[in-house]
Amino acid sequence: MSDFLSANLAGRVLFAIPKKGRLYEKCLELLSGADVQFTRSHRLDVCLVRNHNMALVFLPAADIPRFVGEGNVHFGITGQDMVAEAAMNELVTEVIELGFGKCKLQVQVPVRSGITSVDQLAGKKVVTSFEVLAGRYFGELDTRVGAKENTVIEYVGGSVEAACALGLADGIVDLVESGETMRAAGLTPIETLLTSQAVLIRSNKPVSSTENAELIERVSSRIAGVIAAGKYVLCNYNIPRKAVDEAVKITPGRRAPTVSPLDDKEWVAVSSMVLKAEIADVMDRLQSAGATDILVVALSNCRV
Ligand SMILES: Nc1ncnc2c1ncn2[C@@H]1O[C@H](COP(=O)(O)OP(=O)(O)OP(=O)(O)O)[C@@H](O)[C@H]1O
Ligand SMILES: O=P(O)(O)OC[C@H]1O[C@H](OP(=O)(O)OP(=O)(O)O)[C@H](O)[C@@H]1O
Ligand SMILES: [Mg+2]
Repeated sequence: MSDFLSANLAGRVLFAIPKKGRLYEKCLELLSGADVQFTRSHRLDVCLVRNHNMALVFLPAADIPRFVGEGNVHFGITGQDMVAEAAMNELVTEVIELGFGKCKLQVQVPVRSGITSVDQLAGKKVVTSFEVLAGRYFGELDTRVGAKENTVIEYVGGSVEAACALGLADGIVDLVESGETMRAAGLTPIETLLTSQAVLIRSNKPVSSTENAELIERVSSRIAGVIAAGKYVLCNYNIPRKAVDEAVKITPGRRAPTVSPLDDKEWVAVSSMVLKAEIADVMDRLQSAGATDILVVALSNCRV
């Protein structure tokens, strides 16, 4: 690290971001939505934030839970799977589920192996990048089925799905999202160890100054706002006053909908936040209830 950087890091809040891979682009979007301004110099994994007393530390997603848990950085973004694999659940607090990087950690076997239950893998060989979680899972399984020999867990850093085809393993434990990689390798899932998504985590170690604790809070709540803005839309409509009670049940909002009078005494205008995933159904129901001029507005940011 340059002398300039190390001299300027002192006293700053440190925020860990995955340096590449699946979560990277989404993290940059979040930082931009939270107005965390920085310029990442080529190949440099630490950079100062221009508009806050903060620095970003770009790290492998797998290392972030330990850095946060041990208090080397104050907070960070990584996968729930990484927190569990690093056995850091007790040392970090999950602040926000971020809704991306969704996947499952599954035990997979070759379709042609005829294996249908994990019990059949006891005493055999399993290849994975999740040696802690897989080790714990198969350790318990070996005990439960009284396996003569322990299941062998072997670590590989990536391309785990190739292991069975190469004759290196009887089964694997790896992440599945669309299932495309698994199917292409002729594998099928027989058990799910956990489901995961990206999360904002913070260290359970105390923060040295009130200013820094406040900054962590502020940036976290900005990120929560960006995430909420992606989940919700604003739904505005007009409805006859006599039907407003029914309409309000359809769009209860987060706290309560805003109901405003219109020039026409028989009618009111309603404005309410609605989950994006439910908006089509909500619009159908509002229309049946007599609502007109139903407008749905995307949110670019919000604070909830
Ligand atoms: N296919 C996927 N779909 C959704 N989320 C995923 C997927 N693969 C991984 N993730 C999530 O992203 C996190 C980081 O995985 P990623 O693959 O980006 O890291 P990596 O394997 O260290 O990097 P790379 O694959 O570039 O070598 C995982 O811990 C998991 O939470
Ligand atoms: O179900 P899918 O949508 O196919 O995604 C699953 C794949 O994604 C991840 O691999 P990645 O691309 O990160 O490569 P890696 O194995 O080198 O980490 C994961 O390890 C699986 O291989
Ligand atoms: Mg990967």
